[in-house]
Amino acid sequence: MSEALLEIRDLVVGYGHHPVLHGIDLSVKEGEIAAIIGANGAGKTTLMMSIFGNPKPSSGRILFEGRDITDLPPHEVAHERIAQSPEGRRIFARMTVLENLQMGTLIAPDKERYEDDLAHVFELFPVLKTRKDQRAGTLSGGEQQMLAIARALMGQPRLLLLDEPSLGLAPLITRQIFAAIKALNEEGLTVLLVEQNAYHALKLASCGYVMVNGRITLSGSGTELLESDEVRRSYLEGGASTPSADEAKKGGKR
Ligand SMILES: Nc1ncnc2c1ncn2[C@@H]1O[C@H](COP(=O)(O)OP(=O)(O)OP(=O)(O)O)[C@@H](O)[C@H]1O
Repeated sequence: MSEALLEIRDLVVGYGHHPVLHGIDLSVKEGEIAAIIGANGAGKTTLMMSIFGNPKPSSGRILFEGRDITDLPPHEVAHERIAQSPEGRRIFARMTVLENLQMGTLIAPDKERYEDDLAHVFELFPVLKTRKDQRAGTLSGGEQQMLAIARALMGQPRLLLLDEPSLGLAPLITRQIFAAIKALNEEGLTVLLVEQNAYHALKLASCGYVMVNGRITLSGSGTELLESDEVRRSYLEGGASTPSADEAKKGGKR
């Protein structure tokens, strides 16, 4: 029996005959935020998607609360109370904000909690309440990201998978999104976060993994990774992940 909520063991995944992940081991403990950082094409999205069975791993195991979920179809993974906010958000553009949120409740185990859950996501992202009758496709990128996270939360997940929540967002919106993730985690939600924005992700995470070409090359606490030479050299110096001058002056506090 494992103490991890999510445990991935020696996972090999590819597309057709093209291998992408070459034996990934990682675990996410209940109540923590774990972050996977890595460059474009490292395989981060593939890992997130393979947790939902698409693409299917060719070997290795995925355990959730010690149960083997490797071969479950995507809807059954969702019923395990694993929710995702995928890369690109994939909101329903023609539906309103409220209808998108209602779609998220389909897998919620406790339907009686609907009003409370709705109030909770509106408290977390007040702009969604203001825009609840607006078509989701007309929201800004940041608002769409908030909606994607809120929709995932409406399913009452125990584990939230977030793929690049800061992608394409302005620094201020990125900070709001990361503050919301922190607040959710403080309420007890376990989060697995994939990010190119290494600085923000590792500041937030209790545990981090560096992925290079489909392999985990380094792991440790968020602080350890932020201080490691490999992370500083490859993911922090001069790149998009570097904190702004203001943040650096404030010692990186959000
Ligand atoms: N549907 C697919 N069919 C074939 N190859 C794919 C597919 N999706 C991704 N790949 C390939 O798998 C590799 C890993 O891609 P993946 O999207 O998982 O990386 P990533 O780390 O999430 O990068 P990014 O941050 O750019 O999304 C890349 O070489 C990519 O071209």
